Amino acid sequence: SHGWGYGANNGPEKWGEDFPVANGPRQSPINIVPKEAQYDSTLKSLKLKYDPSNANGILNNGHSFQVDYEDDANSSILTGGPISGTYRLKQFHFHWGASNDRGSEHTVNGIKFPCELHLVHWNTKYPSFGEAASQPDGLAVVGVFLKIGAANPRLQKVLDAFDSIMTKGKQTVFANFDPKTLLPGSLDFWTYDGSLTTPPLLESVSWIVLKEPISVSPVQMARFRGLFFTGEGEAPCCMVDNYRPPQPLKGRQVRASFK
Ligand SMILES: NS(=O)(=O)c1c(F)cccc1F
Ligand SMILES: [Zn+2]
Repeated sequence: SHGWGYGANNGPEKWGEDFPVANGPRQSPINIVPKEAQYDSTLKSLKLKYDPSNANGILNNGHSFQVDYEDDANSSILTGGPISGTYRLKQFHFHWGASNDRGSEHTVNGIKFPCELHLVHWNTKYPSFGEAASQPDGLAVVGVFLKIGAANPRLQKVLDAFDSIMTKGKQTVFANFDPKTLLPGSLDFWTYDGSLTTPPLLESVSWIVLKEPISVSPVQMARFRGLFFTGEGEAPCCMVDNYRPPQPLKGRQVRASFK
């Protein structure tokens, strides 16, 4: 049977057939309307403490590519912001478009960015990522928009690994990388209760979307689009447009950490 993906026959409009939560009350992503976000002075500042040596490998999983982190200790963690307790970094990955006019999952006033970075963390009150992913307060994902501009030197090491992970299932060592270097200068954020943006679409994510984007050049974006959804030896299908469009807000509140 064909698994989920981003094509006409297995894409976001079809996910509800296998994953009915796709039409649930707290689905992600959403369109963020800054003027409708409520400033919340009780939100703490985001605290991200990452140990570069926790970086393990980089993998093409057939939907995106992800950099996986060692998560058997509290050495790469997220605290503060809207969350209570300590959340461990599990992986980061990206979503992007076939052209620079689309690719992000969250949008701001209906504006799509060409790419969006997700740093996925799980609540250490649960024994594992898998356990946490099924809990309403199990995950916290930091989303960062990428906008077209000057080449971003911080992305270079990630881009340089692409030749080793061109097709689905390929992975390679990826050591000594601090994802903090991918963050913008300001940690101002919007936050709301949501879900995974890929199947199984579990409604377990506290979303923390940074207001300030980081830059990516057209040449760098073209390199993302050189990856393949498909495995070696299959008819090649470029890894592009691997984003879910915004979902209904269904009465949820979006809070802002800034005025
Ligand atoms: N896109 S997302 O950040 O919601 C996400 C996760 F959090 C976890 C696994 C896959 C995935 F895609
Ligand atoms: Zn994601």
